[in-house]
Amino acid sequence: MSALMQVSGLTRRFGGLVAVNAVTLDLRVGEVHAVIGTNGAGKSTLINMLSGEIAASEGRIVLDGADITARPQARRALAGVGRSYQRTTIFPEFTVHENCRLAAQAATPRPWAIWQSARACATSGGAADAALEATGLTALATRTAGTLSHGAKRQLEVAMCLATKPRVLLLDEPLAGMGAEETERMLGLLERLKPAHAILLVEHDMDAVFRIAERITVMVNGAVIATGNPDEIRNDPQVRSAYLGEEEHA
Ligand SMILES: Nc1ncnc2c1ncn2[C@@H]1O[C@H](COP(=O)(O)OP(=O)(O)OP(=O)(O)O)[C@@H](O)[C@H]1O
Repeated sequence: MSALMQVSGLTRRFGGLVAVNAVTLDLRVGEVHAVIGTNGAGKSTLINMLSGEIAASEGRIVLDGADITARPQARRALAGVGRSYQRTTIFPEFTVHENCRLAAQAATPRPWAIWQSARACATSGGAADAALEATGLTALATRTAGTLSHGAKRQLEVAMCLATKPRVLLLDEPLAGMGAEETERMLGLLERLKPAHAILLVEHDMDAVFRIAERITVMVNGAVIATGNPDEIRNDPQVRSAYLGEEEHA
């Protein structure tokens, strides 16, 4: 199957610092492609370039055959690129369902169609329902988002991302701060989302990464030092010395 998103030679400089250095990778529907690396390796900068939050200094991002490198974030979102953040970005005073509905509305702004607001509301309400169903949050739909557990908040963030109907999911540390049970729930969710999405996962939880990812890209100082399936990465001598260090994942 051909890649839904193809990234080639993607580079970002901040002054004299090369935060991301000529990164090339593919995202395919049905696969979780994890990007791992030590703090400051350039993972968030890479996600920010893919989502359109920051511009690339060099390189190309192709989505479904179309070059989207120069497209602003809103147009990428419309084209099917969704992301979640490291920090919780929910509106704590709104309900779980309202958070999803707002995310859906923000993804399809129609400022000229004020008279269609009821219909737009029905459309975004439906997208919110579907996102809650997919993430297993339906039973919490009327809960005030701020009262959710940490794990449920992170699930809600993924639901908000899904409400925008993305084909590519860019997930920035979705397991951060989670306990064992919450981690299992999130991994179950990612497994369910896999068949219909191309997923890029930036994550520090190595056990989770090696369990869920079909492919893993390892970054050091902005550059890719290895890409492969979990077995290849586990056994790559360069990866073991540069990144996995003393940790054994055999
Ligand atoms: N806006 C910015 N201006 C200047 N330097 C930046 C900026 N954003 C990131 N950097 C630098 O780019 C490098 C890569 O940072 P980035 O946040 O992408 O790494 P990371 O792999 O996501 O790290 P972490 O795992 O800690 O989140 C770091 O040296 C960082 O200090």
